[in-house]
Amino acid sequence: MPVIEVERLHKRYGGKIAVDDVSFSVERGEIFGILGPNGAGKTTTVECLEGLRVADGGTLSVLGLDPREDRHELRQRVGIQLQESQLPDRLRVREAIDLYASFYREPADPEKLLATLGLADKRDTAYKNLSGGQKQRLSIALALVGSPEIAVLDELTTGLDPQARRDTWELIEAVRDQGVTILLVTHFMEEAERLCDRIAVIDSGRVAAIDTPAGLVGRVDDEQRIRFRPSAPVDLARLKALPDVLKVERRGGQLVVTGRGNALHTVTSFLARNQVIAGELRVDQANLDDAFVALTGRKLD
Ligand SMILES: Nc1ncnc2c1ncn2[C@@H]1O[C@H](COP(=O)(O)OP(=O)(O)OP(=O)(O)O)[C@@H](O)[C@H]1O
Repeated sequence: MPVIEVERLHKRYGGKIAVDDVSFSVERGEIFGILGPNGAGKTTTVECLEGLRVADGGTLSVLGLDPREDRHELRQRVGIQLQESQLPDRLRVREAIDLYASFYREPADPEKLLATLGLADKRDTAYKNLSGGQKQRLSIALALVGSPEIAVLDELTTGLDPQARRDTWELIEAVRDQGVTILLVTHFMEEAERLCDRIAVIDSGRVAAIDTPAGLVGRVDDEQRIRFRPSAPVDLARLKALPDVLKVERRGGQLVVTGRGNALHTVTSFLARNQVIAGELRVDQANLDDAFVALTGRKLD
């Protein structure tokens, strides 16, 4: 049974339609991504789910409850990541954890949480003296301190350097492995592709597609380009005649084979049979970026 169900959500601010028509459902234990450009309606959607905004149309259910009617109960069971800098500068890490833990019926063990988030040696550090990555980890810790069944993370790694971003991704996977369902709002393609089990691509207040990252990529043309420098002459006509090969071009000393399906396997096996080594082998394939452009007609960023 889904833990989150959104059906035909509609939300306006005055005359401005922020969310036109959005439906999706999230299964327990999933990392579900909401991916879309700035202004697509992502934050409005999750704020309606959190009971912070009232929808103008559609139905919402979180853990079988109504986000508006059962806000207090849901607050105990859904963790929400704070946007940055919403804590007092002088508050120490452990104090922040203890303060937030006091809001919940079943708080997590603070020391265990600090250890999981790699903040154990920062427990006495004031908020203002934390690095960007540490602040981010603290905001995730605060989203998890109530032992939630669902964690809503909005712009998880915005402003982090690549290493801190990768560390955060590993952390989120570990949290999911403990059984927490994660709703992740992002406009980073790489983040969505790496972390999410399924993604709803939202554009102009509507769902353009919902699928696994691989499923989204599979919707665009599955053509691949295989480039290599052959160590010996190759019979281009025979190469061209292989199954799944569409085109063969010579570019200087390189060959470029365009194919689909199992073309890579077919071409490399052919070369091996003919004792040809494929030097500088490179394969270009469609990725989530291409899928996004195909679905929405524009690039993200
Ligand atoms: N309080 C508000 N009053 C009026 N318009 C708003 C308000 N909040 C959001 N909007 C508008 O609604 C649309 C959707 O905004 P929303 O913040 O949900 O999008 P988003 O996808 O989360 O974008 P971002 O990534 O920039 O946060 C935008 O055009 C935004 O300008």
